[in-house]
This record gives sequence, C-alpha cells and structure tokens, in this order.
Amino acid sequence: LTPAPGCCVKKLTGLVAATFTPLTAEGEINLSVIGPYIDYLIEKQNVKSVFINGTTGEGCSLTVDERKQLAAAWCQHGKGKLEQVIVHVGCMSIKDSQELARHAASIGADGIAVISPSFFKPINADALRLFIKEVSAFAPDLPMYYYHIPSMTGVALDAADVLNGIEQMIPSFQGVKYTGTDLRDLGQCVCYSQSHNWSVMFGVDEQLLGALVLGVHGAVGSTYNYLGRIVNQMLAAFDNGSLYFYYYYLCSAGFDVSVNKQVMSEVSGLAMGPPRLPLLPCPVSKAQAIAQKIKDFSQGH
Ligand SMILES: CC(=O)N[C@@H]([C@@H](O)[C@H](O)[C@H](O)CO)[C@@H](O)CC(=O)C(=O)O
Repeated sequence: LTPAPGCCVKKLTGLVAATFTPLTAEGEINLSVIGPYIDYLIEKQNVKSVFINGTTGEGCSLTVDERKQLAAAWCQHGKGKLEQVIVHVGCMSIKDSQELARHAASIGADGIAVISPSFFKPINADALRLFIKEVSAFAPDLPMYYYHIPSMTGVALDAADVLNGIEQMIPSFQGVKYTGTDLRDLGQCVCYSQSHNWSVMFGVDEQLLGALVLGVHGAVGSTYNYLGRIVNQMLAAFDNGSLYFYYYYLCSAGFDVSVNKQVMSEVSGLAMGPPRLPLLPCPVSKAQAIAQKIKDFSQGH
C-alpha cells in the first residue's frame, strides 16, 4: 500500500528559528558554534525547530559546499534534540538547488524549502511550480516548502497561484513559508492548505499576531532566535484563548473605572487611590481576585 501523500509527515507548526550562520572573524563558517546554538534555542528560547541557510543564514552568500557543511552540522548536532531541521536549498542555478536537496535527504534533514530564482525569474506560476518540482525530484521523500519572499527575490507572483494544483506535481509538497504582507494572498494560502494538511508558516515576525488571526500554523523568523520564549507565550495565549478568556472574565466581573483603577493598584503595587465620587471604590477583594487571574495568566496557568 502506498501511503497517502502527507500522511506520515510531522506537520511543521509553532515557532521555527531562521538561524544565523556563525562565521569566524576571518569570515569562514564556524561550525563549532552550532552545538551550543542548538542548546541555547531549546533551553533558553523554547524553540525546537530551525530553518537553516535561509535569508537570516545568508544562504545565498554561501558556497554550495559551505551550505552542505552547515546542513550536516545542524542535522548531526540536532539529532534527538531538535524537532525539525528544514534546509533552505534555493540558489540561482537549479543544479545547485538539486544538489543541496539531494544532500539534505542524505543527512536526515526533516524538510527542504526553496525560493524562486531571482536573476532569471519564472515568467508565471507554472514555471515556478515546474522549478520547485524539479528540485523536489532530488529529495522526493522530503517535505518540500515553497519559500515566498518577494521583497528579496523580486518575484511577486501570488503564492496562492503557486500552490494551486502543486500537489498533483509534487506529492511531497507540504506548504509555504510566507514572508510577505499581502494578507489576501496569505489568507488564500491558508484556505488552500487546509484541505491538504499543509503548513503555512509566516515570516514577518512583527506582524505575526495579525497572521495568526488568518489561521497560519506557525512562524519562521529571525527574531525567534532571541525572542522565542516571549513569542511562544503569545502563541500559547492565542491558541488556548486565555487572552480572550481574561478579557471575558474581566468584563463579566463588572468592569468600570473603579475596578480598573483598583486592579492597577493591586497588579502594579502603585497607589492609584480610590475613584472620585460619584464613582464608588471597588471592594479590594474583588480587585485582588482579578489581579490573581492576571498573575495566573502571565505565568501561563
Ligand atoms: C526579510 C527577512 O529577513 N525576513 C525574516 C524575518 O524574520 C525578519 O528578519 C523579521 O520579520 C524582522 O523584519 C524571515 O522571514 C527570514 C527567514 O525566515 C529566513 O531567514 O529565511
């Protein structure tokens, strides 16, 4: 029995660090940093997946051989620690991308991603799909993600057009890393991906909250290298609705200036004092109960 496409794939979700490439002072790749880098991401940032050799990793400024060495080091040091190592294989020459895809499969990477070539550009979505297919053919068992980043490639085809029908050409296709601000296109990618169980990973870190509303499954970005812990808390609050639960609780507890002022006193420790008549002071016990909810919320309970 041939498994249905995507049935055995670990779905890419949550926060993924788009990693930097450590270099020595002389400008050579510094593989010795990768082991400690992985421990730092896991222990200090609670980030367990990486996207390597991408934009943040200066992938397009590295040689094919350097990219292979880096990919091998991330996979080797990440084995048993990282959940997913996604290797970006985009290059100007399809031959180089194919070689990197083949290599990624041989070292046990969890997935590959590819940008559009940007000197000779695909004329339409058909041409880009064909390019992605021919790269994927060198790693047919690895999940393939289209890396949409028009600000860097200058290829402004709608990502949703690229996705349309791609599953018929690339059985291993698993989604899109969307580094763009066109929310209509992003929303269409999310809709199309639902029926294929693909991942739409957002790549504009400063707009992540907005993209979550559209239903993206996670995010790949540079700032999660050092802000992962905080952004993970935001994702958890968004996921379980606790942020809204808190506001709901607050409103249902009878929310007015008196309550608000007393809650501020309780939470901040600053003496806001009572409200002025005709407002009546909020009972301290009520404000304390709300303050406790806020404390629980900020501690992730
Ligand atoms: C253009 C760019 O570099 N975008 C970053 C963002 O993480 C970006 O650094 C962040 O949103 C700050 O602008 C990522 O989307 C890039 C990325 O994931 C990668 O390194 O491949």
